[in-house]
Amino acid sequence: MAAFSEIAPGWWPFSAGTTAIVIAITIYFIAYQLSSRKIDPREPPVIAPAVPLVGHLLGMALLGGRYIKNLGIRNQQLPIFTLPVPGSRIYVVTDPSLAAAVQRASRVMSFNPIVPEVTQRVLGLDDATVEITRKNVDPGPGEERGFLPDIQDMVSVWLGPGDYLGSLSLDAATEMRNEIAAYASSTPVNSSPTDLLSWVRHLVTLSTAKYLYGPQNPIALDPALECSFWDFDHGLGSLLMNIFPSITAGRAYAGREKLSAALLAYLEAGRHKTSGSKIVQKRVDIALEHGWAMPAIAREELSFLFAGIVNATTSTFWILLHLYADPALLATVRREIESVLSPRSSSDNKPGYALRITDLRDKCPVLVAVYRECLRLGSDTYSTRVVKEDYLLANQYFLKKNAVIQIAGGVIHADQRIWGADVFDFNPKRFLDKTNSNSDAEALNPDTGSKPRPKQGNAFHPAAFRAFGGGKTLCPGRHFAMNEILAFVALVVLQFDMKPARGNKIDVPPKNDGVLPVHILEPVRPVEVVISKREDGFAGDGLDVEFSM
Ligand code: HEM
Repeated sequence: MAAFSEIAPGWWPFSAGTTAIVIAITIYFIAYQLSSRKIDPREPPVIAPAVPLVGHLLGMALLGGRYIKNLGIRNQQLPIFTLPVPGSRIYVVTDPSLAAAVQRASRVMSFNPIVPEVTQRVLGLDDATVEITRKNVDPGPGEERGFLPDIQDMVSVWLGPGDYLGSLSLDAATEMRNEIAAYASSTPVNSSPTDLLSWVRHLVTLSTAKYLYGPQNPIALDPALECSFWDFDHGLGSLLMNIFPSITAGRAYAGREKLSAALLAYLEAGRHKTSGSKIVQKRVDIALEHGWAMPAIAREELSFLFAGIVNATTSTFWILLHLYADPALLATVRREIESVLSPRSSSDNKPGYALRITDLRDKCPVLVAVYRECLRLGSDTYSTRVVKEDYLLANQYFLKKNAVIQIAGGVIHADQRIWGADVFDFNPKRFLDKTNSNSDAEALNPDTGSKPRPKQGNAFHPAAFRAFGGGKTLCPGRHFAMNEILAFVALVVLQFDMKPARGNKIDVPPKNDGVLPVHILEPVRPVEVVISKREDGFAGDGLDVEFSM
């Protein structure tokens, strides 16, 4: 300041301190104006960051997915808005019709150009593999196809409706039945408090690893890898930042490296060929055809294991939690499931049952409504794409080449205009057709008055339910996920009771939306319950259910 006073001319009336403040305010004002400027008059309304230039990036780094979600909720009158970031823009879409328009324009807005960079950071892929991944990511008809479109198309077709979906769903349900039976036979009645999410995690992780990679999968051979897997999952955001990941994302990095090494040993021993699922075998073949080396394929398989486990785990957790927190709802869902369970004669005279997984989907409307409501409430997912050329979205909004566009699932799922005034409450009835019943209990009860029916037709805009993303990046595992999750929930609610570990009501905490929403969000605090075998009906050392489709 002294130096400034010396050079200040005699006519300047202000002190050095005042002058510095005036300069700072002027710079802030100019930077703020620059930040709020539109590149083109038709660009979506700009929301300037409170800290010019870098404010939005800081907000995202500090508040995770909650930052953009809160901006979207505060500005819900804007169907799309622009967040200026250094050197680029992020366009945020909060309206289902515009989301559908983005999804339709897949030629100009695509996720694939970002995939090589993202997977390199998250999976630790080497440069040579990333070069392969960059090739022909979005081929037009008749053009040469790269690794990404080949593997995406295969996974979509194989997990789409058809024989393979049926057989993989049966494998998954059978593995889940076996894992749950193993738990039931090892658990004393009135056992100690259990963290519900950890319990579901354990069962889903073991069974998914088995139905995808066979009995000799890495986690079955080394159970400590289960913990490595969840370390990897919980540090994904830090791995994505990629700032000295071995230090800043230490546990996730270590977990990833241990799992990749174990998957490499699995592949090199050829265990995928002898006992892995057909879809895993096909994935490995496609990667080999495109010139991938085995260590990179092992890392890529970690991403498939991840896709298979994480969303199924957290959504199953929320479904069980909401059911056990509401005894009347639980009773209704149990009745629905029991109505599609048929007795089966078994050779050893033990009572056995047959269960068609499709009956859970088609004949248990309240169970399905609970499933969908838990996905809506738990999912703040963003569908992200890069704008490949200057484009006028819906003939109205100018989007700049190389900008990023995100469909904000968390904002759309929190929109009262779509879901009603109780948008933040758990209300599965919103996924059921209105009945002529008077009370909530009646509306959800198949034994009273008119039966609950799944909502028909276009009750909500098709792009408003965002848990599985949409358009070209719509989750290819969605049919399979529904089959396995409903089967898992059916097995649990038929066999077990759950009581709160403390107090007399099971607590349903809010979701933790302060992280990068890469999957259905976890609760802000653990939920402890006491799990016991049901005293009526279906208890025993493992329910003997044979599944069919
Ligand atoms: C309730 C369970 C699930 C939910 C909520 C879910 C949700 C999602 C979402 C939001 C995406 C990204 C969509 C986008 O970017 O727009 C996705 C991608 C994906 N999901 Fe799922 N998923 C579930 C279960 C599964 C399962 C069980 C599998 C496989 C066994 C699976 C396989 C995949 C794959 C392979 C992708 C990447 C697709 C690509 O890159 O083209 N998902 N999922």
